[in-house]
Amino acid sequence: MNSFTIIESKDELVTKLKKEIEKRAENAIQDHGEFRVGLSGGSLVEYVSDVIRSSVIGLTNWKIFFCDERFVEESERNSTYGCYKRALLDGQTILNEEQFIKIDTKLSLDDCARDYETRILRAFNCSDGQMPKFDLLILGMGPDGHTCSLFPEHILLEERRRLIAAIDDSPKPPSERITMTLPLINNASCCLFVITGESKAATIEQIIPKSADIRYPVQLVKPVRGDLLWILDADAAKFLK
Ligand SMILES: O=C1O[C@H](COP(=O)(O)O)[C@@H](O)[C@H](O)[C@H]1O
Repeated sequence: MNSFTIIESKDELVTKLKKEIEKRAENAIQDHGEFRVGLSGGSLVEYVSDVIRSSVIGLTNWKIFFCDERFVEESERNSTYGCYKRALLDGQTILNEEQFIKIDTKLSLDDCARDYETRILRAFNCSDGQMPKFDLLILGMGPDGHTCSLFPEHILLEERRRLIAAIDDSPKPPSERITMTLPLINNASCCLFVITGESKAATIEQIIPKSADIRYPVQLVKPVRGDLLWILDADAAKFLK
């Protein structure tokens, strides 16, 4: 299923996002006992945190991963885990730290990527060669069309073997990051883009409706056996007819 929604206000966005997350969480918990969700950073942290704080379904059965992460200490402003931690842990919700599968920044960048891949495989109880299938990946997009830490014209867009990779030349600071790669992303049951703000409007105009011309990493997100959903706010959608 592919779907596309334009919303008018932040409240409407949080309501729509909550509905979608709860539907996926309920189905996943019924099917395999837990909800495995990948979160992105940047502007999404606020919306996703609002949803989680609003007594969302089945929270004790969630396992939370990161679609990408900045290679910085969690106390730093730029750390995606750090942002969610400050918004959701320490008694603010019933979530606990063990539910987050996060990177280890004490390792070198490359070891950290390998270690994160191993942590994910372990969390999914994957046997040799088995690919984890996320119930939901919540993805953002930068004005340059990047998603996760997959940037335009970057060699990582061609990665076919690794599920998680390190990047040390991110054009958007910080330069060192860890990211899911396209094979892992496209194996998810659902990829949900949440895109807000005027700075994204020109890129959105070029990719929706579906364009044959592939210029942006977001266009390479095509779940093989899963759904692709888009939630845009009116600013991001302002050039769409
Ligand atoms: O650097 C990143 O950017 C993208 C987009 O962020 P936004 O603030 O423009 O919404 C984000 O999805 C990604 O997780 C993050 O690391």
